[in-house]
This record gives sequence, structure tokens and C-alpha cells, in this order.
Amino acid sequence: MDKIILDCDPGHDDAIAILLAAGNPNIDLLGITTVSGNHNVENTTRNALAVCTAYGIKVPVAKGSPGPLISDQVLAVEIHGDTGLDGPVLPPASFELDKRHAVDFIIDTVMAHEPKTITLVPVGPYTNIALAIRKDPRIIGRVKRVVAMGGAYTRGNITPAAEFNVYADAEAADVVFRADWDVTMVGLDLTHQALATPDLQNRVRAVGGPIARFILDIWEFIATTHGGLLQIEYPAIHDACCVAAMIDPTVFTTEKADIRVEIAGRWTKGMTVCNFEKMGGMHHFGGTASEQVDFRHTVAMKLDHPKFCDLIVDALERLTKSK
Ligand SMILES: Nc1ccc([C@@H]2N[C@H](CO)[C@@H](O)[C@H]2O)cc1
Ligand SMILES: [Ca+2]
Repeated sequence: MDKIILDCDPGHDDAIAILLAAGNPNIDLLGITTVSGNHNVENTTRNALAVCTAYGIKVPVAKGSPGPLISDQVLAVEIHGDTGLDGPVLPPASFELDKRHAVDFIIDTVMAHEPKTITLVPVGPYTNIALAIRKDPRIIGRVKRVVAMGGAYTRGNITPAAEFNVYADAEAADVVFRADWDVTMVGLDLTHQALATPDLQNRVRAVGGPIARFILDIWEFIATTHGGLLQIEYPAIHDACCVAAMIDPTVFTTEKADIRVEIAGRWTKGMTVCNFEKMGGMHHFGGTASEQVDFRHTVAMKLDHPKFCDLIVDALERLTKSK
């Protein structure tokens, strides 16, 4: 059983990550922390509580940072709508927020558990994670690993060079990727394979019930925004890919790389520059022999889409039965 803290900015695809984390018996969802990203932190927090209520689950939810460390705030309202989760009916929260700030919740939870037992799963901008490292660096050595949705080794979705979660707080992403812990980057190159195809939507419809309706309303809304803006055939279920990998590591293939986050480029800020080990270990700085490159990051490459879909349908069936 993998213990995780899901740091998120619900967010349509964040809601499917919560479905997987709450519905799969191999995941122990210790808590949800929220951050500003797809919308402001008031809305992403309200949405996190609404999603838990819609699923009939109760887990600690702790509100986090209202904005990035340094850069101006950028929201993805054009994709997620004015509430940050337009489309489905959002029920009023059935439980109260955890009283702690997300950063304190992360630190307290990591320090209260055995070393190397908790995985951090950030699927929004990494502001809370960076702040937690700075407030208590002990968590770097104590966390089992970080499986982060963000970045891309080809092209971005908020600028040609950058993916939204990294772009929205590039300095926080720089802190996270440079820290001395095990980071897996689940970028757009992988998550744009994780599409809510008609077949998957029909399987969700066949489960029936209010949660299936909630999920279908999510994809119906996103299809009106995502497809138009980004020319992607079906809604991309970005964030759930991280949780799926916690459940079944064979859900996608990986390669080792050395990842550097651009924080100064005028046109490339937020770009995750990936130097793959399999690319013969090109150096970041034109092969200066003095630069030591250790390929310590892991990059998600090829998704097993049928396996991914099975996990989503299974989680939906379990939550629907237990509601
Ligand atoms: N166009 C666009 C699509 C998704 C997102 C959000 N950011 C990440 C994908 O870039 C996911 O976590 C998702 O919640 C932002 C912008
Ligand atoms: Ca997200």
C-alpha cells in the first residue's frame, strides 16, 4: 500500500487523480493539499472539498499557497472555467478543512511517518512543495519519492516551451528538481496519451450512478475548451497518470535523464530541459568536460492506455459501490 499526499489545483483532471487515489485499495491517501494554479486557491480548495463530497470520501484537505513564489500569478481559467471546475454540479462540502496550512500538513505528515514511506504527488504548480523543503529540509531525505505531473520534453501547453504547472511557478519547480530526492517527471509527452476516449467514456457511462455522471460532466466540459485550444482529440487526463503509476508502475515506461528548469529565458521560462541518458549524455553546456551530469531524474515516456483506463473504471466502480 503506497502512502501519498496529493498536492493539487482542482481542476478537472485533478478530480480524476482524486478518484484513483481514493478508489484504489493499493493507495493510502493521507491527505490532499491545495494550491493556486488552474484557479485561485480559494476555488481550488472549495473544488477539492466538493470532489471529495461528490465521491463520498473524507480525507484531510489542507489549503495551500495563494500564489507562486516569485512570478506573477497565471491561472488556467480558459481551460477550467470561472469556478476552476465548471461543468459538473459541485456539492457543498460535507466536512471542514484541516486547520493547518498545506505546507505544515506536508511537513507534519512526512515527519510523523516512518522514513521513505510517503510519496509526494504534486499535480499543480509546485509552490507548496518548494515552501515545505525550505521550511523543513528534513523532508527531502525522509520522503520516499516525488511523482510530479508537469513539464514536457517536447512542447508546452501554456507557452510553446513550457507546461502550465512548471510555468506557473518555475522557481518552485527549479527548487523541486534540484533537491536531492527521487523525482519522476510525468510530463505532457506522457499525459497527452492519457485521453478520455469514447470507449473509456462509454465504460464510465456503463457503471452508472452519480459519480460516473460527475466524471462524464467533467470530460464534456473539458472537451469544449481543451480540444478547441490545444487541438487534442479527447480530454487529457493528466494528473491521474501520476497516481496510476503509484498503483501499477508498469502503466508507463520511463527513461533516466538530467532535468534542468529554465527560470531566466525570455521565451523559454518554465521549460524542463531534459538531457536523456539514452541520448548519449549530451551536456547541458556544450560538452564542457568539467560538468558532471548524473541522470538522476526519471521521465515518463509511453503509456499503457488500456491498463490506465482499467484503473479508472475500477476506482469508479469501487467508489460507486461504497457510496
Ligand atoms: N491547458 C491546460 C490543461 C491542464 C492544465 C492543468 N495543469 C496540468 C497540465 O498542464 C494539469 O495538472 C492540469 O490540471 C493547465 C492547462
Ligand atoms: Ca492539476
